[in-house]
Amino acid sequence: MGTLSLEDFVDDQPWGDDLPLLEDIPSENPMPGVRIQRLVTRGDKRGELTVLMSALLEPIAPPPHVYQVSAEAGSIRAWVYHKRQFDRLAYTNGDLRAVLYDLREDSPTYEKLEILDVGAANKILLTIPPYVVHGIQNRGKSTATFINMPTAVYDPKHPDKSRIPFDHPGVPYKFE
Ligand SMILES: Cc1cn([C@H]2C[C@H](O)[C@@H](COP(=O)(O)OP(=O)(O)O[C@H]3O[C@H](C)C(=O)[C@H](O)[C@H]3O)O2)c(=O)[nH]c1=O
Repeated sequence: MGTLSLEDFVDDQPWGDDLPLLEDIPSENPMPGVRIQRLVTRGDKRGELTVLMSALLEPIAPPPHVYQVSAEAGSIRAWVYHKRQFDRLAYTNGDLRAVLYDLREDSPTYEKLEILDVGAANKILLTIPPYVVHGIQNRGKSTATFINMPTAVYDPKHPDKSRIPFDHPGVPYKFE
């Protein structure tokens, strides 16, 4: 048996292409503070790799609390908003619909909706600022997952999340 030394290892090989890690997607009538960025997946015969967030391109608020949510087929998680934190949601699989409703009275998009179909066919990182109401439905036939990397920890003593039921008549969007 030969001996192995740390010198036997070779340097890593970065991707040799010019594809951006994350690319801003313009919206027709953008809600201030909402950001939609395309996630780029690269693969080889072993599988795939998708960068979900990176400070390589620009400074970012570090994510102090990162969690994965699974959504059963047909399930709905809505409506919620945050008073302090920004959500940063990465959608890479499944067939999900994210719906945003702007309830900030001083916003140019006050009472406007933004509907985004996201998941395997549209991999995105979605940033949602405080006071923008949001919800998600898994429209696919199997369980989907997504990752949230909010700008604050979930503090069980003071959760920064306010809710109404998904079928509340005050929101002009009906999940089916
Ligand atoms: C993240 C977290 C949650 N919880 C509790 C709070 C709830 O009672 C329960 C489920 O929380 P969750 O945040 O998963 O549930 P939703 O309110 O449906 O929110 C989810 O769907 C909407 C649309 C999103 O935008 C959120 O990012 C996403 O998390 O776990 C904890 O106790 N600790 C934690 O760290």
